[in-house]
Amino acid sequence: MTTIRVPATSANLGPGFDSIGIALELYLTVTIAETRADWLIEHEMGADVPSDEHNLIIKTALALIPDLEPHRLIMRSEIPLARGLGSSSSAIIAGIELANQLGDLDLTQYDKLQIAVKLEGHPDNVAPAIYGGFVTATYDDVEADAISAPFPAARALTFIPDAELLTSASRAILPEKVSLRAAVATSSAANVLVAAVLRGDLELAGRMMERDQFHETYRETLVPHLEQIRDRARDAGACGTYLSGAGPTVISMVPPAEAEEILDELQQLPLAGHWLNLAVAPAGLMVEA
Ligand SMILES: Nc1ncnc2c1ncn2[C@@H]1O[C@H](COP(=O)(O)OP(=O)(O)O)[C@@H](O)[C@H]1O
Ligand SMILES: N[C@@H](CCOP(=O)(O)O)C(=O)O
Repeated sequence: MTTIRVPATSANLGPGFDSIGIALELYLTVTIAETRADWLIEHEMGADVPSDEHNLIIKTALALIPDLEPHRLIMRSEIPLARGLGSSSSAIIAGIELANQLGDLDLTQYDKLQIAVKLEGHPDNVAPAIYGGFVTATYDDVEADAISAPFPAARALTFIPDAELLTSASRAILPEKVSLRAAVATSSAANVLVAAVLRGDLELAGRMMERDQFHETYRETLVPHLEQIRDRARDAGACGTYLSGAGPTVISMVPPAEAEEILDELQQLPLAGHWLNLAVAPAGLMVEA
């Protein structure tokens, strides 16, 4: 049986709003079983996640090939829903790959990115889910381009709140316009962040992660724990702390040797949620026969 495996993602990394993201070592897997009369996707993600053709994975596949032959699918996911760790982008990428496998479409990574970005609207979570590692990407409503590179040795200390926050709700709070001053400050920080990552300079990249004025400023009211974690993480020796994707998850990037000590310190914060100590996933979408 063929299994499709897609990593979680963490988009934005502070100033890289809608253009920078990383893949993380938490996975969605979808195994393609036998054909049947109607679509069935078996999973343990609760009643809110459809088990028929209304499931996002199958809907995505059917958007590519409307008469795709129904199958039984088995889905397992370590990616929490609506937490800013790319659950919807992983489902979209899995759906595109499902159509690719069943329909013999022979899609390239570039083709998959073009389809995914049209469905998701921005490339910073779908691109790392396809390519893995650290990804910079751009989309002008016509074409998306993305480039992937290795991320410096680091651990992503990840706080996942108990409460969900839908990406649509977290985007609705953003303004139509930002000032030129804020745009220059933020885009220049994003440029330095990219250069620092390419040079393997986690300390500088981390400092740049805290220089966003495109989205975190406006989302603060939805995620009051961001500042709390950032302050404590800074004191404990983290390189940088940012809102993962549209939130509410918050990630502190730390040197591997200090990860356990910093995590112990962060876990003292009285917050409703749990912590994970994650690695950046060097590979994106994979298919195992
Ligand atoms: N594996 C999945 N199967 C079906 N639907 C999914 C899956 N993962 C995510 N979704 C859908 O995507 C929604 C979350 O998307 P979104 O608000 O963009 O949050 P996230 O930051 O997790 O991507 C879920 O409420 C669900 O409707
Ligand atoms: N740039 C987007 C990223 C959304 O990522 P998600 O993982 O939360 O879906 C945004 O900040 O809205």
